[in-house]
Amino acid sequence: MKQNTEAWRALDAAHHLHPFSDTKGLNAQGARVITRAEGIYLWDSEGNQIIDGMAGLWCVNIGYGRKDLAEVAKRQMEELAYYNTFFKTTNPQVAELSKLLAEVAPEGFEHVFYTNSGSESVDTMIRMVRHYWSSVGKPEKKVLIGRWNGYHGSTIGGASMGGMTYMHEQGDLPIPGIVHVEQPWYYKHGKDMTPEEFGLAAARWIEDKILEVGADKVAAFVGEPIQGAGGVIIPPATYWPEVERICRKYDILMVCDEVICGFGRTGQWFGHELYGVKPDLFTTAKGLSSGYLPIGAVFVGERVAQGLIEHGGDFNHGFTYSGHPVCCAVARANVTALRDEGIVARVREETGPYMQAKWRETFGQFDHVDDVRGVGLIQAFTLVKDKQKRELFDNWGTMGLACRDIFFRENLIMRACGDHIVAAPPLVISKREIDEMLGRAARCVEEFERVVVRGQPG
Ligand SMILES: Cc1ncc(COP(=O)(O)O)c(CNc2cccc(C(=O)O)c2)c1O
Repeated sequence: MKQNTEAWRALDAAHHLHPFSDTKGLNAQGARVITRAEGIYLWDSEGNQIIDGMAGLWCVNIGYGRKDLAEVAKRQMEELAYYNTFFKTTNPQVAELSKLLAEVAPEGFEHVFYTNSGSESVDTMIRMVRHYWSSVGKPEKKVLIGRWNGYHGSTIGGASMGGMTYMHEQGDLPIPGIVHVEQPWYYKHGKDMTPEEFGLAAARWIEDKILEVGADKVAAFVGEPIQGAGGVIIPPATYWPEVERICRKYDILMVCDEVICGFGRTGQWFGHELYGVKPDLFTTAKGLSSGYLPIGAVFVGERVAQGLIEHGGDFNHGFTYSGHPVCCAVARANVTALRDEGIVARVREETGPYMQAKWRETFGQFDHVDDVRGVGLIQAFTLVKDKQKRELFDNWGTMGLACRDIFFRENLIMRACGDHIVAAPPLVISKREIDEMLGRAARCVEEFERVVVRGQPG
């Protein structure tokens, strides 16, 4: 099926509605046709080699082109392409994957529930948490607390749990019983507090909300260890331990959404481990299979698992593909490789520290870049109007997109989340590739400042 760019673009424009896209605007310029990938690189239908600084959508942790994962999928598909896990059946792959996940999870997480995506993991968590409280005799504990600018997916539940107001406006969200508090964005809200003081203050916004709603009505607090799609908002070290203390004080379940932070992104297996806290449940997807096949999983801690097993009866929830044998086989091979090839350990001990040092050295030098930050292989900086005054640009997001478009033209993928510029490359990136990526990015930011900010000739 040899086609060319124009032919594919025409078919795409005629028949494909893209996610999170203004299809009319996209069709006017034409989509970029990505045809193959290897390691950290993509190639498009014009033969351009592209550095994928975003690992797809924060998900291709193992890197592209792993023939071993393709082989696992092929063999499993030939043996058992599908069977469900409803009605008293299981399959060897989902059983073996569940054991493996219990091994890589922190102590106390022996049970997982399978989904097809991060959004479905979040929806599953919402229903599971409410069913848990009902099962243990507290059905009135239904309200879930999230954060403004948190991202938890695009389903009705996930988009409601998230705090992206531009998503709430489409579909009359959030659904009842989901409320939000301000995010722990020190650069904007820290004022004259130290990071440590701000972390405590931001956690106490949750306590204020609990008291406003009534602790006897609150089921859980839900948050990403580090907010990803919100622009890599890294809370001060004091934030999560204080959140945990508050949740325990009022008997509120604490849920971490690890869809981005999970499976080695921060150098820990799971992002909450950075902060030394223990959630009651955590949601995952993305790095679970490195995006090779769609699969998500909710890790359920002892307290909720035992509550559901002992008192929950039938949990009337699940998906046709929950525990899909081919998706589970690939996830197993992926997680085994992340562990046995030492990929997570190398992020923690070698490439993560290297990236963080180079990232700060590269972007700290620019006049309109501030709050240069990151941990492991998730990092960001914020485009600012005036660094000294810590003043952001007007029309939040306009400068971010202008800068992102320069990266894209120069065959480098990095994300603009508002005026935050973020990167999350495959975890297999080498030090040489980090140098290549940051060298290209620095030239783009230099052009952004010269042409877009100062209006000098290109
Ligand atoms: C923390 C978190 N929770 C849930 C989801 C939803 O996962 P699914 O997409 O698999 O349903 C996500 C997804 N995060 C996500 C998805 C798509 C794009 C971007 C971006 O930053 O542009 C981020 C996420 O980051």
